[in-house]
This record gives sequence, structure tokens and C-alpha cells, in this order.
Amino acid sequence: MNTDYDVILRNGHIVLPESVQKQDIAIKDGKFVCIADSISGTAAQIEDLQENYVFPGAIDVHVHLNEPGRTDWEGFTSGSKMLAAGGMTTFFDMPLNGIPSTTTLAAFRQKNSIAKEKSLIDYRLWGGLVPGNIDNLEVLAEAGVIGYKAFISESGNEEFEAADDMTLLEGMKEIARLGKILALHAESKTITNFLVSEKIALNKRTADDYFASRPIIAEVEAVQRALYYAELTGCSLHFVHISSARAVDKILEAKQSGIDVTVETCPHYLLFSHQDLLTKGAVAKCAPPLRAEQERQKLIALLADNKFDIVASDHSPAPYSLKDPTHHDLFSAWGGISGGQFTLLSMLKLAIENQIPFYRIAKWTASNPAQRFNLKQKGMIAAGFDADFTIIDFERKTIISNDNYYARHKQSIYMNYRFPCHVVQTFSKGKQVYNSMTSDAFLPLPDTLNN
Ligand SMILES: NC(=O)N[C@H]1NC(=O)NC1=O
Ligand SMILES: [Zn+2]
Ligand SMILES: [Zn+2]
Repeated sequence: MNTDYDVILRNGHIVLPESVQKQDIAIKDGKFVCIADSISGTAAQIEDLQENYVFPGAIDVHVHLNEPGRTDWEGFTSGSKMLAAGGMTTFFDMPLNGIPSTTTLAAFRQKNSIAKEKSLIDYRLWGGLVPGNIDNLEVLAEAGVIGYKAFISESGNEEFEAADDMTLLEGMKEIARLGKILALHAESKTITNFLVSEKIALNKRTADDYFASRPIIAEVEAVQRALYYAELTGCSLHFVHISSARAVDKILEAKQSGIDVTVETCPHYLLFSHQDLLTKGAVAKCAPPLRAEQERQKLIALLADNKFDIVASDHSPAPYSLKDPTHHDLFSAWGGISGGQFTLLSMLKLAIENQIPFYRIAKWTASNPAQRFNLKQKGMIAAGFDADFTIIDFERKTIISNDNYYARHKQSIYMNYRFPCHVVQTFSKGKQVYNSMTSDAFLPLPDTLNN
């Protein structure tokens, strides 16, 4: 059939870069081609959105899908479905938790071929910066890594070694030369190892002990040191999962002085606190740890004040045995929050509770990630951009259960959590990849999706 467009969406509230407008959207060949008050013309599919909201597909810059090597923990099939069900249309996979780590060209190629075959949505891969692999950074850039990730503390994963100061300095110099971005897990290895070994020596392994072993000061020290190194080397930085107001202050100060730096936080630092580790156990263990309630309130205030650049999930799942809630040794449990499906829903809950405009949520989840990492066709509902979007119904709530959480392992801090809205459909490059109304919610994609 010869039509003007592939899809026309009518009667939706469209989340545009600076406002929300009641407009129609037309899509052709996987791109938005027209956003206007009223679009006439023919289309193969015309949908009445019935006052639902259309958000740009979220770009999750921070997920661990663990394939190859630990596919039983997650994997590209289950992980990308879970993300699509939450309104994500692109994700960046971290270089660790799979085996091998993405620190060599061979590992990049291996993971990329698996992801290309299996992912339901678009993706990019992070490379790793670890001691001894600086000579690999250039070929990884040529192969297409989105940037590099390094740990300043131990990673919790023996296949991915923390970067010592010399590795950081040499790596930053090289990454600056390559014009790329270094993402940092910023906690001081010296401070955390010192405090952890004190606890372990006394066999103190409770939730409070774990919390005390990774204080805010460990984050602030690592952030400050990395900012000095960035000043010295000219390297662009992205701080992942920042969990304290003091660390944000340091980053904002550096930004004002001209350092090229961005700051990410995760929904779990905004929705949960140390109290959840005390009551729910290992499902609430992450690093940095969930903070005290008053710190959570400070982070929400910073968010409302538009101080974060990006919100990402840090989805880091593990099998049940490593997150067993009856197991009281919080040091040996896996550190990582399973919740990659809930970044956009979490932000919408926070938006409603704190009077944050929806277009700003779209900045933190879509347009800022796209701009920071140079995805030129993505992150906005605008003519010429990839038709990546998700439809949200604010008349319908979502209660998280085994049936509507699509991660491979269901145990999660979000189990039974209530969100004030519902993801109805997700489209990636103009094709529906998720529809909560159909029994088989995920739809097959053309082979071209990740080309
Ligand atoms: N290895 C890994 O996934 N680590 C992540 N988990 C977490 O809680 N913080 C992290 O950096
Ligand atoms: Zn981390
Ligand atoms: Zn992570």
C-alpha cells in the first residue's frame, strides 16, 4: 500500500524538548517526519492515543547485561525486553560482569555480535579501562565503543580490576587524545578497603556495617581526585551513580571552572534509603550504598533544581542465591540493583511528587544522554530523529510483580512497588517493540534494527 506515512499518532500529549504539546506525530521509514497540530494524509497505521503521553524513548547509559559469560544472570534477550517494557529504546552496556570484560578488541567483537543478534532495541557498548590495557583504547574507539568505564574502588567482579592512580592518569591522557569520555565509578579504594577489612576482621557483616564501610567521604574523595586528574589531562568525565550532595557540589564546582564533566544518579538513590537495606536485605545492596533518608531528600532537591545531567538505572542483576534475603552477611551478597525497567517510571513518580516538568524528565533520560554521547539521531521527538518513543498512561497505575517485571531474575527492590502511571507501548525506530495490551507483549523486529 502506498501511503504518505507509515504511522500517524493522534490525540497524544507530546513531550517536546522544552514543553508538552497536544499534537499529532507522523512517522516514515523509522523517523519522525512531522509533529504538528493536525496531520492529514494516509498511513498504514493510525492510532488514537486517547490523551496518553508520548515521551522520547529513554536512553539508559548504564546497564550490566552480563553476556557473554554470565548470561544466566541476565543477557541481551531478557535485558533488552525488560528495558523496552519500561520505555527504554537504547542502552549502553557496561564492560564488566560478563566474561570476558570488554577491555580488548576481541571481547568487544564477541559481545557486539551477540548483542546485534539478540537485542530488541538499539544499544552501544562501553569499553573498559583497567590496569595494563591502555594500548587497547584506540582500537576500541575505532571499533565503536561509546566511551570507557573505570572503577576507582574494587568492582566486585574479579575479572575487572580497579584502576590505580597511574592507570587513571595515563588512561585519561589517552582518552583525551581519542576525544572520548571516561565514565567513573567513584569511591575510594583505599578508604573502602580500609573500612571493609576492619569490619571483616571483627566479623561485623550486617546491613549497618556494610553501610558504614562505604561512607560519603569515600565518594567525595574519589570524585575530587578524578576531577584534579581531568584538569591535568583534559579528559572528559562522566560520573556514574553519584549518591551524595557533597559529591554533586564538587562536580558542579568543577563544571563551572570549565572541566568537561557530567553527573548521573540512579532512581534507587532517589526512591530508597538505607532503611530499605535494613528491612529488605540483599536486594537493596548496591555500591555506593543507599544513603540515609536525609541524604535522599538532598538528592531529590538537587534533582528538582536540575543539577543532574543524566539518570540511568545501573541495572546490575544477579541470581537469587547471591541476593538471598535470608542471608545476613551483607558483605558476601552481590552488590547491584535489579531495576532497569523502572528508570522512566521512577522519574515520572518523582516528577509528579515534586512538581518537576515532564520535558525535564525527557532531558535527563533521553536528550542529555544523546547529546553527551553524540547520538545525533536520538533523544528527541523532532522531525528527522529516530522514531524512538514510549506511550505513557497516567490514568493507570503499575504495581510491580513477577508477571510484569521482565528481567531474568525477579527478585528486586522494586517488587510490589507502585508507580502512578503505566507504559502502554514502546516503539524503536518506528516499530512497536512492546505493547502491554497484547498477550505476547514483545514483537519481532526486522533484522535491520541495529545496523
Ligand atoms: N559490578 C557491578 O555491577 N557493580 C555495580 N553494582 C553496584 O551496586 N554498583 C556498581 O558499580
Ligand atoms: Zn559502579
Ligand atoms: Zn554499574
